[in-house]
Amino acid sequence: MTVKLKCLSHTPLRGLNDPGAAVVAEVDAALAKARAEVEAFDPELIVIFAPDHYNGLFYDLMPPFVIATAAESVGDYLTQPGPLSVAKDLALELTRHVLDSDVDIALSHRLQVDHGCTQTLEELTGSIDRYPVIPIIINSVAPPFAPYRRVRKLGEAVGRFIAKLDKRVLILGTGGLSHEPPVPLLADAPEAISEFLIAGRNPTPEARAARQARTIAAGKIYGTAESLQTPLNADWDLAFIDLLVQGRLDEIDEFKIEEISKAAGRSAHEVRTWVAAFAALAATGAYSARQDYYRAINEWIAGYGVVSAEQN
Ligand SMILES: O=C(O)CCC(=O)/C=C/C=C(\O)C(=O)O
Ligand SMILES: [Fe+2]
Repeated sequence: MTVKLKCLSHTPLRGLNDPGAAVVAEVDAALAKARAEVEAFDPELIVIFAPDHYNGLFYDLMPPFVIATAAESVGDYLTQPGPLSVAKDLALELTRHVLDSDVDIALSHRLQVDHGCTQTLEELTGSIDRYPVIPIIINSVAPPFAPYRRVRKLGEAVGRFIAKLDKRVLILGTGGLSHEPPVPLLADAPEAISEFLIAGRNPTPEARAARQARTIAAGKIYGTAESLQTPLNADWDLAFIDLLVQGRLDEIDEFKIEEISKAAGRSAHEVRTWVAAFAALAATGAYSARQDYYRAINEWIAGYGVVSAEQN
């Protein structure tokens, strides 16, 4: 087994509310480098930890963690629609392994995934179906959340499974860092919003366009006095990246959900995917990591980072 890791932010607003050309070029260069590294590694399997933003998972049955044996991209926010190349049998084997490791996880034989999963796949591999993949969705957007220590345990269980495979495996984490897009909350939601959050699967094109328009409008004022959303927090982001790079993963068990929401925004919990990814890598052996890129980008509502790691 050979394992490499990449964790990066995603943004619904790429191509819809871009920052200046210089920043876009800087991010494009960071992604091109990451993509070239993936191409050279030529993974035989990708394990991707990703969030969902009320496209595949709703409060009619909201699992903390899900492994998919089949997944279809909904194609939101300019991402590619259609099926992913899910490694079905391995995904099922992984599910058994995780359950046997005393971590409860849900299983889906037909999961819809959104830009939170597919944007990173496209950016790093050129498409959503280039390599065999196992999608693992970690609830990062729909409270209540499993504690961070539990996310680390999930990652460790997945890592022990990867360690037994005779394959080149790329572990991906996608989301974060600090940010707060206008994702509605169930608590105190008006009837129409709560109905959507509970059972809003397969929205009409008009409903999807309205969602996207709201996010674009939020991006236009994010980081200004006009915005009601928690702003980006570069200090928090860089401290979190340092913790991962320095291998201080045990400190994550003490992370407090409410404190993170206040300091870095409600969607900063997407870093749970990075936590699981690093815990998985660490379970395969000692690692070296580096920060490839970081910039707080208000137009994209994203503390935007790219981090790489590999076994020593
Ligand atoms: O219904 C919607 O589209 C709500 C907005 C939304 O899903 C935004 C997602 C934002 C991110 O993925 C992000 O900033 O990480
Ligand atoms: Fe997201």
